[in-house]
Amino acid sequence: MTDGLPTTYSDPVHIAVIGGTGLQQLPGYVPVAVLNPLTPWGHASAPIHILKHNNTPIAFLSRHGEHHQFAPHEVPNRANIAALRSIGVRCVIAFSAVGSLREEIKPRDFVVPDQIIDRTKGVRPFTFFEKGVVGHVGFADPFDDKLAKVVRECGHALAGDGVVLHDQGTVICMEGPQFSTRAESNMYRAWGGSIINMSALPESKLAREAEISYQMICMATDYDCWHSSEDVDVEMVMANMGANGDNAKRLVGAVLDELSKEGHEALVGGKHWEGSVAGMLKFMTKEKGRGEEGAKNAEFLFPQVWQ
Ligand SMILES: CSC[C@H]1O[C@H](OP(=O)(O)O)[C@H](O)[C@@H]1O
Ligand SMILES: Nc1ncnc2[nH]cnc12
Repeated sequence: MTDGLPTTYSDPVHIAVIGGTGLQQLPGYVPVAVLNPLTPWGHASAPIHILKHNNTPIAFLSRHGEHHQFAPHEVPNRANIAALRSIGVRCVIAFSAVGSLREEIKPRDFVVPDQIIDRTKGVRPFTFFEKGVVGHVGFADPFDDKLAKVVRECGHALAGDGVVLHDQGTVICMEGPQFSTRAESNMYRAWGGSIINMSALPESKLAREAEISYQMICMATDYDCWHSSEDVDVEMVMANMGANGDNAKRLVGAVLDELSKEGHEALVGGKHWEGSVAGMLKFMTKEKGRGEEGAKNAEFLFPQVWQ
């Protein structure tokens, strides 16, 4: 037992929310269990809280840990995604605090991005497939369009509550943990970047490798440094996140409301990704060349993969 709650949950949990900076919990939900599965990549960044929403179980995971102790490059992304998959998750709504690279994306606005530019530096483990198991997944559209549609509709329905939501955007995922220089910030604008964070990658790549439907919801917490002579700082990010936290929770709540309705079972069950990766793994590396450790790791994600 953790906090007096059961540490097992017998039913599969299909939907998860990954909370980012300023969204370390989802208050107002009834927790029914706390899970901490061990994966081949270690434990997730925090115990996974199972919450009940309209009778649908939802998993909540705090990306930077319960106390925000993991820097962006230290987040155990493989353990996070593998742990979620192991409890049944096939659909992830990932929340992120971002800097704005566009005048029209104002601090406290929400963005449902549709593209990513990778500016991480290769220091984060970025794939499940290695050690004698080779796998290549398509990543042309890094987010899930079907899930994005639901998020966009929910966001627009909250316009009366002061939720401003931009339907598209390219997120620049930088390494950090330091913020950008002004030259970099201007370069990202010239590249067509809309917003910037430090966590879209490899989280979204790993979700794709794990056949999980994944959409990030971003909230602008600042104009990145291209905008003024002022520097971005953490106080600014946290202040805007705090001030607009209610809207963030309202938006997440509306998305969960919608996803837990009848008619979305195939989407939240990730049916449109099912078999896409496991099938490819099986024929990619021939059995003779398959590494024992890599094969066992892949089996953790896809238990029947080699049968
Ligand atoms: C505290 S500012 C930088 C930090 O905020 C964002 O976190 P998250 O994406 O988890 O909400 C950004 O990606 C950086 O990690
Ligand atoms: N300006 C910024 N750059 C990178 N990550 C951020 N997260 C929030 N604001 C950010």
